[in-house]
This record gives sequence, structure tokens and C-alpha cells, in this order.
Amino acid sequence: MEYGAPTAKPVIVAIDGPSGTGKSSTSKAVAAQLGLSYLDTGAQYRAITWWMVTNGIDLEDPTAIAAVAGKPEIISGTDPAAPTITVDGVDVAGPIRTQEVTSKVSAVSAVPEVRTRITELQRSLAVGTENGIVVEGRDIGTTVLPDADLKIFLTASPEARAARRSGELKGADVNATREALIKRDAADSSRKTSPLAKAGDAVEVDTTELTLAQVIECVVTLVEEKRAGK
Ligand SMILES: Nc1ncnc2c1ncn2[C@@H]1O[C@H](COP(=O)(O)OP(=O)(O)O)[C@@H](O)[C@H]1O
Ligand SMILES: Nc1ccn([C@H]2C[C@H](O)[C@@H](COP(=O)(O)OP(=O)(O)O)O2)c(=O)n1
Repeated sequence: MEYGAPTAKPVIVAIDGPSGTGKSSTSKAVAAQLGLSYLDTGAQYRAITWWMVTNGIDLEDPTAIAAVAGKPEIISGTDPAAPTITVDGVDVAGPIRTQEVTSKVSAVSAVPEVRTRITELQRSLAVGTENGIVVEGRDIGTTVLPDADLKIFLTASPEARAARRSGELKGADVNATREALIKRDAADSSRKTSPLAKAGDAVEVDTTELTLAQVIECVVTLVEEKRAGK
């Protein structure tokens, strides 16, 4: 048996794209399959938004948001089999998915002080992993981890994304869901600080006509090719 053989360098994978393209489902499955950690950065922006709503911060006022951006302690658990998120010790995995938080998260996440704070958290989580990590969001490949080993940008038609989301929301109206998605993507893409954007060196995968299993297989293959030095 060979002792002291060098272990593979941790691999960092950035997965970005608009809402409903399959980032969370794909990232979790790829991380689980390859023994990597997993970070849902949208959950962190939702968590800080939940804290602002709960504490009655005026979300129409970016200065008020900026003033308290450093206050909540946000902790993300990065096991893809059981990702967790707490704010000041409270499990907020459920409350961060409410319609209220979803409708306010773009305003909060557009504030530069919020992004600086959350970006620091993300970078500190990404460096400390044993085998590597899959980090999903909007600005991971462009801003948070510009040196990631592999960058993926997922897309899908607005119709496919709305159908997927309204399926999740148990029969919510597809047209209303589509309009809400388009509005949030426009806000996330047009903000000044690190907007939703494809990095120049990202691989774009259009998932409209693919099953989730096909998308997972495609990303796993790309990670394995990177690891093999291809
Ligand atoms: N390729 C796909 N085909 C069909 N449904 C999908 C596909 N990818 C994801 N889904 C489903 O769409 C919904 C949204 O996926 P999710 O991973 O949460 O997207 P995102 O993180 O990009 O918002 C989930 O219910 C998921 O199971
Ligand atoms: N890296 C990130 C991740 C999410 N955000 C913001 C913008 C998004 O509308 C919200 C919520 O992200 P999330 O990934 O939970 O959104 P969906 O799963 O698509 O509903 O957070 C961001 O600004 N930067």
C-alpha cells in the first residue's frame, strides 16, 4: 500500500443562473455524488432578508439596510445531504422560502454592504473544505470565486422555469409565477453591484429540454474532466 500519496486538490465549482434553472437541485446532487460540500448562496441572501423583515427594517431605504447589514450571524451547513441555515442560532430553512421573503430578497441583496458581508462568508466557507465545494448563486463565477476550477451557467426558457416553480408551489398560477420570476431576474441582472451574469469562461447549459438527471450527469462529467486535467 502506498502511504503519503498526494490527495487530489480540492475542486471549486461555481454554478450560476436565473431562478428555476435547476441550480439548487443540480448542485446538491453533484456535490453528493462527488463527495463535495455544497453552498446555497441564495439561502444566505434570503436569511439576511428574513432578519431584516423580522426586525422591521425599512426595506425601501438602502441606507437603513446597509446600517444593519453586519448584525445578523448567518451560519450555513454545507453537507449536501442535509444543508442547514441559521440566523442568530434560529433555524430559518422554512421561513426564508415564504412569498414575503421571496418578494423582498432582490431589494436587500442589491445593497453593496449586504453583498460585501455575504461574499466574505461565502469565500471563508469555500476555502476550508477537504475535497472541494459546489457553490451556487448569481455572481459566484464573476465575483465571489473568479478563480473557480469550473464555472457553469444554467439557463432555461421562462416557461419551463415557471412550470417548475409553480409545480413546487403546489399549483400556483403559472402566469403569475412567470411574471414574478421575470421581475426578480430583471432586478437581479440590473443591479449595480455584482449582478446576475455569466462569467466569460463559464460553460452555458440550457436545461429547457433536459431532465434533471441529464443536467446532473452533464455537470458531473465536466467536473471529472477538470479533475483529470482535461
Ligand atoms: N432539468 C429539469 N427538468 C425538470 N425539472 C427540473 C429540472 N431542474 C430542476 N427541476 C425542478 O425545478 C424546480 C426548481 O429547481 P431548483 O434547483 O430549485 O432551481 P434554482 O435553484 O435554479 O432556482 C425544482 O422543483 C426541481 O426539481
Ligand atoms: N449569489 C447570489 C445568490 C442569490 N442572490 C439573490 C437574488 C435572488 O433573487 C435571491 C434568492 O436566490 P435563490 O437562489 O434562493 O432564488 P431561487 O431559488 O431562484 O428562488 O437572492 C444574489 O443576489 N446573489
